[in-house]
Amino acid sequence: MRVLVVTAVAAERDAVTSGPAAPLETAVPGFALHRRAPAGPGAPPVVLDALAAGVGPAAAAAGTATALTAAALSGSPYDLVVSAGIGGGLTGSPTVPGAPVGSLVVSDAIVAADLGAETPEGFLPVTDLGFGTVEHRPPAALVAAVAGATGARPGTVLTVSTVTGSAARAAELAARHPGALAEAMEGFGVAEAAAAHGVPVLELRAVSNPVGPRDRAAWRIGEALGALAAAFRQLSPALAAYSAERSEVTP
Ligand SMILES: O=C(O)c1cccc(C(=O)CC[C@H]2O[C@@H](n3cnc4c(=O)[nH]cnc43)[C@H](O)[C@@H]2O)c1
Repeated sequence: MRVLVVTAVAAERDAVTSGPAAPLETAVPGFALHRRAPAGPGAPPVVLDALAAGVGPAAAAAGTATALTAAALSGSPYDLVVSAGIGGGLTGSPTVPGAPVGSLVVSDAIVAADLGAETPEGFLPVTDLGFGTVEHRPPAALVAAVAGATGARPGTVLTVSTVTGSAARAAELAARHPGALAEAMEGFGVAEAAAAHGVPVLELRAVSNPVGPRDRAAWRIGEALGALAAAFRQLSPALAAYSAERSEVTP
C-alpha cells in the first residue's frame, strides 16, 4: 500500500516519518518527499511518503496534487492520502465532546468551515450558492481502523484559513458544526486534490491548543508532535489490514 501524508511544516513531516531509520529523500517538482519504507521482512507492506506542502488549504492542495500527479505518471499511484499535523481542539461542553491538548482526532468528515459568503442572515456555505462542495468523507472502515490503532477520537475536522482567536468565533463554529472536534488549515485542500485523483483521504490531527481566545504561548507543540509521531508508528499495521480487507472484497 502506498500512502501520501501531507503536512504543513517540516516539523510535522519529521514526526510522521520518525523511527529507527532515517527516511529516504526523493523529490517531485517543487517539493521534497520523505519516504518511510517497510522496516524489513514481516513488516506491514506500507510505503509512506511524507510531504511538507506549506500552511493553508491552497498550499496543501498544490503539494498534494503535484505528488499525486507525479506518482500516477510514474505508474505507481497512491492508495490513500492523509492530511496530518497539529491542530486546535474544540473544547466541547458537558453535552458535546471536545478534544483536549495532547489528544488525537481522526476525521470522519473534512469540512471547509469558512468557504462561502457572509450575508445579513449569517454565513452561507458555497454549496448554498450553487457551487462545489464543502465536505469530504473518509471511508468509515478506515476511520474505525485508525481510531482503533491510535486511540484517536473520530469526529469532524474543520479547515479554516484564519486560526480561530476568540470565544465568540469558537462558539459559532461549534454551533454550526456540532460534530466538530478539531480545526486546522490544510485538510480540505488535501481532500480536494485527493478527490480529483479518485484517491481516498483521511485527516489525523494531534491537538496542540484549544480553539478559542488566542494564546500562542500556551500551544503545546512538542507534546502534539510527540502524539503525532506515536500515532504514525502505530498506523502502518492498521493501514495494511485495511488494505488487505479491501483487496479481498474488490478483486
Ligand atoms: O513552531 C513550531 O515549532 C511549529 C511546529 C509545528 C507546527 C507549527 C505550526 O505553527 C503549524 C501551523 C499549523 O498548525 C495547525 N494548527 C494548529 N493549531 C491550530 C488552530 O487552533 N487552528 C487552526 N490551525 C491550527 C494548522 O494546520 C497550521 O498549518 C509550528
